[in-house]
Amino acid sequence: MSSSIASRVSSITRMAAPTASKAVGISASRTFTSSTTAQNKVAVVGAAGGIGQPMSLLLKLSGKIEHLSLFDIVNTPGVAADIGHCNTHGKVTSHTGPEEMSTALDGCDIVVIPAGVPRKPGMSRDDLFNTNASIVKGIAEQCAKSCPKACFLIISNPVNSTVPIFADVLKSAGVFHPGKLMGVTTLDVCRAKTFVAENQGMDVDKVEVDVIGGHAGTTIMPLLSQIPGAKFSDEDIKALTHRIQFGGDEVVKAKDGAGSATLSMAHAGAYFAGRVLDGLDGQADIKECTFVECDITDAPFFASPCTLGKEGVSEIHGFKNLSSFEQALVDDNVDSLKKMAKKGSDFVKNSQ
Ligand SMILES: NC(=O)C1=CN([C@@H]2O[C@H](COP(=O)(O)OP(=O)(O)OC[C@H]3O[C@@H](n4cnc5c(N)ncnc54)[C@H](O)[C@@H]3O)[C@@H](O)[C@H]2O)C=CC1
Ligand SMILES: O=C([O-])CC(=O)C(=O)O
Repeated sequence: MSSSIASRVSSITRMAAPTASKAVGISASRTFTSSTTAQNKVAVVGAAGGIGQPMSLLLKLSGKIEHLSLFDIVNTPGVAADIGHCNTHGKVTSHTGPEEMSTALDGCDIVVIPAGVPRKPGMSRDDLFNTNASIVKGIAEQCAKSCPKACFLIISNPVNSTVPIFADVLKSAGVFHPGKLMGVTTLDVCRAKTFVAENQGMDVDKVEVDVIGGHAGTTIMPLLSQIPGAKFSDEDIKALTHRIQFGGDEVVKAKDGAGSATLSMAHAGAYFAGRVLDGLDGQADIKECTFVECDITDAPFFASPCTLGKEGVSEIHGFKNLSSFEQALVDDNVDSLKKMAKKGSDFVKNSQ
């Protein structure tokens, strides 16, 4: 199955190169490394958190970002001052609290969002809905005003519901671009590559695994049958699939009340943002799995390999040639994905 959304996004013109940052000299916001003209601007919303801090560091170290704009409701100045001392390309600005949010977001090409509470042992990602739904809705409302043409990369859980929330807020504001809203499922791919490489004795740098579906429990569906050069027993397929699906729980349990995955997520988020940036910059053949609005199943949002281009997602590749094990997973999980998306949409509807 394949679905091109190029036509749907073709009318969206990517913003002209943003102008030089206005943050210098603004007393409410602070700039920590001065630079010349900004060519791109990336914001991290939730920058002072467990994911936000190391992810912002990795983004700064990438050297790909001219203006890294760090926003949180608390503690942003310290994080930005600290990261801003790294001698890599690009400037870092700090923005704290609702009154500084529009400056943080203004003119962004990409907004990466790890804002919200993490799980504790015994909780599901859906148990975070009551707190994180309103956080994500508020952020989406501000993004719709300040940077409607940006790509939005949603990390906050439950992704299967927070992405639909974000979409509905952008739709209400008339600024939704389907190719520019992506749920970040990269950590599932990172885990799949790591566990498969261990199991098969392969070089982890060379393993490619597509993970489709969503980002919660059994909605995470790794396509192990399609890995070039890999051979698994039926038991291995079941055990590996389960470990990839519940990798988040493994970390939550090991952290024993101190939160969920932060460091591996920082790596996954910075990597994915870098790939989106490469696509925006016009590099060819950038393909990553991500959770987007699409019609490849009955669920309104579904993760699958996507080509990233100058307008965000330019092609959704979907899936084909599934093993019977994988097809059964898809058949069993589309309903849950529909329900979780509806829960997000209902939340937006009922809070208007
Ligand atoms: N998509 C994925 O694969 C993964 C998602 N997550 C999710 O990411 C989220 C963040 O996790 P952690 O960083 O560990 O949590 P954390 O509690 O350490 O950090 C969250 C940060 O968000 C900030 N925040 C809260 N409300 C905000 C708002 N309205 N605007 C801006 N910032 C706000 C907090 O001040 C805090 O600094 C959680 O929902 C977690 O479940 C975590 C791991 C993987
Ligand atoms: O498990 C969690 O709550 C955090 C998460 O999404 C992950 O690690 O995949």
